[in-house]
Amino acid sequence: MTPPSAAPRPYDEAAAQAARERVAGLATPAGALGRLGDLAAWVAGCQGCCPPRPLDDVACVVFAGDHGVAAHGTSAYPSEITALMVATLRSGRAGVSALAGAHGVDVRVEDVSVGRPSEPLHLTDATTRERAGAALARGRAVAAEEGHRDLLVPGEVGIGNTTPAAALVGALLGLPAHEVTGAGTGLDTEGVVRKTAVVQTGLDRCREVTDPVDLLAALGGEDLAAMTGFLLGAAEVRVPVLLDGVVSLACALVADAIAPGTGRWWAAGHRSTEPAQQVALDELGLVPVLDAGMRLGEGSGAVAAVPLLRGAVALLRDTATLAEVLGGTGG
Ligand SMILES: Cc1cc2ncn([C@H]3O[C@H](COP(=O)(O)O)[C@@H](O)[C@H]3O)c2cc1C
Ligand SMILES: O=C(O)c1cccnc1
Repeated sequence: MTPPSAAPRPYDEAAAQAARERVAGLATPAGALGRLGDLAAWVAGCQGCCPPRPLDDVACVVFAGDHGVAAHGTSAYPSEITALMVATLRSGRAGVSALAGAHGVDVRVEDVSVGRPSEPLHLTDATTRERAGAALARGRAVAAEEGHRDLLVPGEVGIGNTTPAAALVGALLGLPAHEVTGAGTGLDTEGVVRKTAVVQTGLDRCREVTDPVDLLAALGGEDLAAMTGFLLGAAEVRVPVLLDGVVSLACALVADAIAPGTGRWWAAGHRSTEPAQQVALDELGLVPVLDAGMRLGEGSGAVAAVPLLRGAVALLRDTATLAEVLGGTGG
């Protein structure tokens, strides 16, 4: 297994540059493709070829786990929902299943810690460093198994999981709880105050913790560690990743702290309503494809953005160049 400090395999800047030049030469006004041109160039850089291959084989891997903080008033829903949503995902009836079915995306569910909740992160470490390390390795192994894909999406279910996500973002960026804590599944004002206090207590408890794997153990939990390993592993097998909501952005920050530069392999599928997701996007310099006000999780925002990414690749592959049009060979 690759050690946690391994550098990601190289992103091909020359292929990305060739793609940008190709975009500039298409039979479209300069800049007219907007961010779709940037996205196509990113795919070219990840694949190491211009024009990039179509993104035919796409999978969303949903990491599932329970969180002890949910019993402390940090979610609008009870932990029992997690196992029910895992069953719903497996029967293909979750929100992300519907989007994935519409867009030809496969969904895989990884039950990491459902029914085996993390410890409440404001009181004690969410899990041990040993368990966090094992979960990281499991996520990496999942990415290796999915290494034949053209694109991967990290999804999650787990009632309470926006609390560890906010805490990790706060810890890694040195931000206070009130700047990273959101309503999650729909807490009222009083609930957000309670959740913010939990996050701040966790941040205070872990002020001295700087190692990213220790942070995953202290504030994250096994499911978030597995997703982090998945993001690292996807870069190692050179598969680009479309990030989703707050949990995936928190794990992305951790992954980039473990292996700086891994962020080259990610684009942002959508902007969620969680403040921690937004500050993490800014930190990683990612501009989301969609901004649809979604706050479902499950990988749904990224899966909703897959058709746009496929369209970006099609534009680069199939649009005539201006030279062809001027030379009368534009079809
Ligand atoms: C029915 C239902 C389906 C979901 N699918 C995703 N989530 C999302 O909400 C949860 C995180 O929000 P919080 O931290 O506020 O609990 C996670 O399960 C996440 O995947 C759901 C939540 C519910 C209730
Ligand atoms: O940002 C998200 O992905 C999110 C927000 C609320 C609940 N679940 C997920």
